[in-house]
Amino acid sequence: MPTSSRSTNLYTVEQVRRIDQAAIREGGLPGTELMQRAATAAFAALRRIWPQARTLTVIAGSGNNGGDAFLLARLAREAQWQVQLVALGERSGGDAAAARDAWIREGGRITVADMQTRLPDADVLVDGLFGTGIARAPEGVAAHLIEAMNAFRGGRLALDVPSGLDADNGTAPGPVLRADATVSFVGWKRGLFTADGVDCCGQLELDLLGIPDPVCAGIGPDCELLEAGFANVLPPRIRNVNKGRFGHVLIIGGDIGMPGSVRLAGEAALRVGAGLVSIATRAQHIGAVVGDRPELMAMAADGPQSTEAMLARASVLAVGPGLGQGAWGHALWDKALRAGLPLVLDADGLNLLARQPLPLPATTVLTPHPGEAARLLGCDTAAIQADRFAAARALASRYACVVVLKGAGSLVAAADGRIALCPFGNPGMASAGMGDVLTGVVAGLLAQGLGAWDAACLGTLVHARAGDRAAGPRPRGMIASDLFEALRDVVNGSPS
Ligand SMILES: NC(=O)C1=CN([C@@H]2O[C@H](COP(=O)(O)OP(=O)(O)OC[C@H]3O[C@@H](n4cnc5c(N)ncnc54)[C@H](O)[C@@H]3O)[C@@H](O)[C@H]2O)[C@@H](O)CC1
Ligand SMILES: [K+]
Repeated sequence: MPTSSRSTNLYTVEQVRRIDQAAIREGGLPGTELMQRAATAAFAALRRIWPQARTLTVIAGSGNNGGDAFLLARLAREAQWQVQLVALGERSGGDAAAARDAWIREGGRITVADMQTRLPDADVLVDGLFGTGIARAPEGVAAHLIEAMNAFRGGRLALDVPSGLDADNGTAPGPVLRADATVSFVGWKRGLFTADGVDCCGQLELDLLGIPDPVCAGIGPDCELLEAGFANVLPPRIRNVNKGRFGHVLIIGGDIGMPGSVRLAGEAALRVGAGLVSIATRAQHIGAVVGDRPELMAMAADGPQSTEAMLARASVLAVGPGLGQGAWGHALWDKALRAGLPLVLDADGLNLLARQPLPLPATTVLTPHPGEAARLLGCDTAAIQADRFAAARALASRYACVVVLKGAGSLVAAADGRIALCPFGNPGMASAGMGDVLTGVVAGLLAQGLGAWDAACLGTLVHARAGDRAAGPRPRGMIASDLFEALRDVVNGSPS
């Protein structure tokens, strides 16, 4: 589903380094020229974002990220801005040394930071402490500087990467800058878009530094961004159709006390265009499921025969919402997995798979949150979050299916190593039933004929975009049902 372009490519830090080196070696662009371009791009972005600003506090580390900062400081001084520069350490290495020397040669002053350093007030602060070269959690003076930057009262612009963030995985093992804006260079680093990365970058801009596409050929990308435009990939409907054309989703779950989960998944499947949706649940839940949504069908899953009759009518299964892990849930789960129909597996459907790894149908999408992913991989949640990309790939490969690893910056991974990242969604979606809605959305798209990869990518995107629409500026207190109208808008490509 994603289409490759440099603005939607996500790279590992290693891949960006290889592009830098190729630009220097084959592209005829010396490192100093790249640094100058980075500083120029960042200063232009700064002026665009803070048009009234005239005073600057610049923080420079000892690597090339600091080099970018020294050159930006020069540009600002040349433009008659008042600039104060605070550096970590007495020296800079490589190309950054020349940038530091040029700053000093032209009369620029440097305050070398210590544990007592207080950052001078200014309209905007520029963070050039650490970029992609951060090697460990910041401690001592470096940690003190990051905390001081976070307490700074003006705007905060990060160069390339907010200092303290691991740009590969989006993790922050120590203090990390919370920027208002980040201008990234050469290519998007994948960690800016997932885990802690999504809270640290603020407004994101990318500058390719004029490195031509052929220089990047054959280097990555590692991953692709799902774009808003992908929401329009479902073909427009012809008029001469009937509901049978759009599939029959069977949602299986809703053990005692949990009728809401299947009700939510069922309506979500209808709202993205599934032709028919049935719910197999506990007999006592039927009234609750169809009570205010009579378009759903609901049947008691109370024995092997009734289950088989329901499976025979379905074209896609969604198994797991509220299923429980008791004998009732396990028997249904076992029958459903052996039916071989296109399948979405979520919640207790995943927990049962972790206990008993049955082979999965050829078209299967797993939708774990990090806790479920940890159970499926036999590790802990922290290990999943430490490298979400590796975890998503490992799951897709181990279970030979497509995986949606949920959480900020949801990832979609296929068994061949392909991976896509969804940059949409909001913290209002961290609430009960949102996962059930995603399950229903993906099942509803499978029912309309999309393959596992396309349904997982489009489903993740549509779910997140609907969440953003429904939340508007009020994410707190949003509930899963609030997404239904928005799902219908997004899946029809209605402008927001
Ligand atoms: N030619 C290039 O390679 C280009 C590099 N660019 C910039 O260069 C950056 C990468 O530069 P570098 O690889 O020099 O790395 P950084 O500048 O990100 O940081 C590396 C420096 O910080 C030190 N360091 C790492 N972790 C530390 C910690 N926890 N505590 C204290 N010190 C620590 C290292 O010893 C090294 O001196 C990019 O993010 C980008 O901003 C841009 O100028 C574009 C061109
Ligand atoms: K930085």
